[in-house]
Amino acid sequence: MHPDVEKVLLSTAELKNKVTELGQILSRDYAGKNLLAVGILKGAMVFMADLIRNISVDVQIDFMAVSSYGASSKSTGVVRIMKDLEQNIEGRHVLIVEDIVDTGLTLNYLLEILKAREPASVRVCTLLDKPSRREVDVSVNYNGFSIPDEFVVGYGLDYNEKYRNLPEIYVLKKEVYQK
Ligand SMILES: O=P(O)(O)OC[C@H]1O[C@H](OP(=O)(O)OP(=O)(O)O)[C@H](O)[C@@H]1O
Ligand code: HPA
Ligand SMILES: [Mg+2]
Repeated sequence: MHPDVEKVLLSTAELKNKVTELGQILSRDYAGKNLLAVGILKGAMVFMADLIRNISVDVQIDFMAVSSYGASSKSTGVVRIMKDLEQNIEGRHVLIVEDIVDTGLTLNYLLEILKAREPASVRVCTLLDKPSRREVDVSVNYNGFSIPDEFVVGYGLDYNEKYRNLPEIYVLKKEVYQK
């Protein structure tokens, strides 16, 4: 285990099983529909890569990047589009793919701007949810795991751009971010 992590929260086996299950549910729910999965960079890229390989219906992918946290584990509430979609989503069935919903600020903003573009539907699939930290009420349609209020890294999730490459999801040691 990496020396900066305290413990494994979700193992590779648990992640794999959940991603398989989510893929099956999405394949059923989007049967006969033209699905566009929108991964939110950078955290969601590992989850997105695994998730789409478990979706058996036709799915196109695109990505957005928004900045909300910067180099801190606390939200500033400031969300800015750094990279937008490459296509018009009017009439499309859009699925936002996130690694984690924490305060909900990022997702709330994304939902607002994507809904304004008049897609046929917009839903949200997140691997992790930290409901105790919510600051705005956002609806999550598909959730992998509800987790306690601890800072987690790995499987795409970072602290200061580190640890995204770790294969499982871990609780980061407090001394790493409380200085
Ligand atoms: O619910 P919130 O409090 O808004 O937090 C969740 C968001 O924060 C993280 O992204 P971050 O801004 O760290 O970018 P990253 O994906 O590049 O790490 C995470 O990937 C979500 O997008
Ligand atoms: O626990 C977390 N880990 C990584 N990124 C995050 N963004 C919001 N919460 C988290
Ligand atoms: Mg981050």
